[in-house]
Amino acid sequence: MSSPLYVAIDTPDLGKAQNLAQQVRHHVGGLKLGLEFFCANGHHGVHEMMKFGLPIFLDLKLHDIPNTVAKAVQALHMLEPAILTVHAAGGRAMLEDAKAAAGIKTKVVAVTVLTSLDDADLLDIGVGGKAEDQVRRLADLAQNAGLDGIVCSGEEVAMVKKHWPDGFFVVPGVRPAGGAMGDQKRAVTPRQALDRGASILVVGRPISLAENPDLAAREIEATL
Ligand SMILES: O=C(O)c1cc(=O)[nH]c(=O)n1[C@@H]1O[C@H](COP(=O)(O)O)[C@@H](O)[C@H]1O
Repeated sequence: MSSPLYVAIDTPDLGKAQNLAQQVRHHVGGLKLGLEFFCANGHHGVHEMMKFGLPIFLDLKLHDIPNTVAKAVQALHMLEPAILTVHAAGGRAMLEDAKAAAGIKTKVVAVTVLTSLDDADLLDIGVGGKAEDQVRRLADLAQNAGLDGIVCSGEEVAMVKKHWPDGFFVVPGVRPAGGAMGDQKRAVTPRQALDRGASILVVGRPISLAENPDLAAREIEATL
């Protein structure tokens, strides 16, 4: 079985991205490429990263009107990413159209509440109540829209999985015990995230900023 650990390759520099992937390729289950990478390197960069033979998670967090998102998803068809993100807050029609526009090889997952936000941040953007209530609401929306799964923190994944047993759950904001939180606010350890029902874990800086990224990935893998 392939590792549930996906490494977030957050850099605009293709050479650095290739170097990181080369170091960790035997200890991760996939490569997550995000906005930083895609804005700088586009389709060409993704094709280069596909050469490592690992599944590609294209994390573009699309969020616009349904027509625009559907056309953007269509424009990504040739890349056939294993996983693609959209924002659940785009609403039901946007989610349905994104799913319909994706190729059958791509799991479309909806970002619920970013792991960098806590209850106070949600209040600032007009969402009262707790992060977990908002995650539950958006998870229901994504499920009803026919998506494959959601992105949420390890604090909510068990609760969501109870209502969506066959959902695909991406958990970022994962930190080894005692690791630096950075801008993450709702973080759990890799082991906790898996025990609570994560399908895959996304880990960036704890690996990419480590003196020895390969060792860092192996140490995380050993806890799983
Ligand atoms: O969709 C994501 O992957 C994502 C959603 C979320 O709520 N929080 C979150 O941190 N992420 C991504 O997960 C990665 C986390 O990176 P680190 O905090 O460095 O481990 C980054 O690439 C984020 O873009």
